[in-house]
Amino acid sequence: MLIDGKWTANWQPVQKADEKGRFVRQDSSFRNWITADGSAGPTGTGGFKAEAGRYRLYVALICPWASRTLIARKLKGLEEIVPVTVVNPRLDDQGWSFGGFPGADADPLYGALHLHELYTRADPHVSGRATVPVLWDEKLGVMVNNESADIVRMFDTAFEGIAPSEIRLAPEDLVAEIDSESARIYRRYNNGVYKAGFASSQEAYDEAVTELFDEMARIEDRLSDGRPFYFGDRMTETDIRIFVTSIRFDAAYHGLFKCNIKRLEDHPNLQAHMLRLLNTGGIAETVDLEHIKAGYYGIKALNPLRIVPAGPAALSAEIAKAKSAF
Ligand SMILES: N[C@@H](CCC(=O)N[C@@H](CS)C(=O)NCC(=O)O)C(=O)O
Repeated sequence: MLIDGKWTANWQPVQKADEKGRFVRQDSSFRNWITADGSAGPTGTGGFKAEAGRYRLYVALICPWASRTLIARKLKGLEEIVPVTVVNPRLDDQGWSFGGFPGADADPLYGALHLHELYTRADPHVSGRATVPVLWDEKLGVMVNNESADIVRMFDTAFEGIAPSEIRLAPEDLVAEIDSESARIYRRYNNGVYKAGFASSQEAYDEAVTELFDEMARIEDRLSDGRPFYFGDRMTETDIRIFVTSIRFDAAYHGLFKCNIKRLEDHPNLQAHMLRLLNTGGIAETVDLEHIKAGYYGIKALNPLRIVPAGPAALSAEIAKAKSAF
């Protein structure tokens, strides 16, 4: 991680733990918003007007948080407007790096070797982890935002004047409910798998895995009335939030993170929901199972020899099918 702008050697892939060994994820530190007219958004400062080609999104395809920004970019038709750079899937001793792994890119802006160089370029005294996603302003050479929830929201609204879209990921009439559901789903599902995987005590693991499977049972039950999406007929942010964890579940969390009470496949409604999104609007193109598996099984603290498992074959086949159908 970075301390006062310097990369420190005592880097650990596992973020903070509390006194009981529970995994604690760091809060994001750059919170400016791109808006249609450049006015300030809900947090941070103004000056970031929506313009085609001005902003670049840095992502890791292993990362569920980065993936949801990629999905929002895709569904909102922003591929030509916000270019993307993909880092290598494995975190090494200097964090995320550029280029080398199939499907990963070199840094096109500064030839950086590691993502942390962008953080220190943005703020020479920055402290904290150099996380993805990063939304970068190429015109001013600054980091706009590194919080995926904000990025998804600004992609939903800021570019409507430039690239009008049919879909609204957080419609006005649902936004309050989306926010309260998101907080719960983040805590118990998206971050729940990490709390199980990175627990550093049996007690913390037991607590996390129980909460996780309770939450999966709850979502499974909610979808049991046949609704296609979490809130009914409309696909929203909440569905994307669920999808990014579901698509990784049997490939990474079930094995590596010890989330093995059941598989996703054993939840028919959650599985159908995952496949529905996989086959919607080109979402499959944002999914790369090789990056996901190399990234998770490359976490040395959990898998020192970094051996990547072969399966699950059925999931690979579904992803390939969805990609070729689009
Ligand atoms: N709050 C952030 C969390 C992002 C995050 O934790 N990303 C992880 C990958 S999934 C990361 O970059 N970790 C690098 C590290 O911890 O050094 C968001 O949602 O955007």
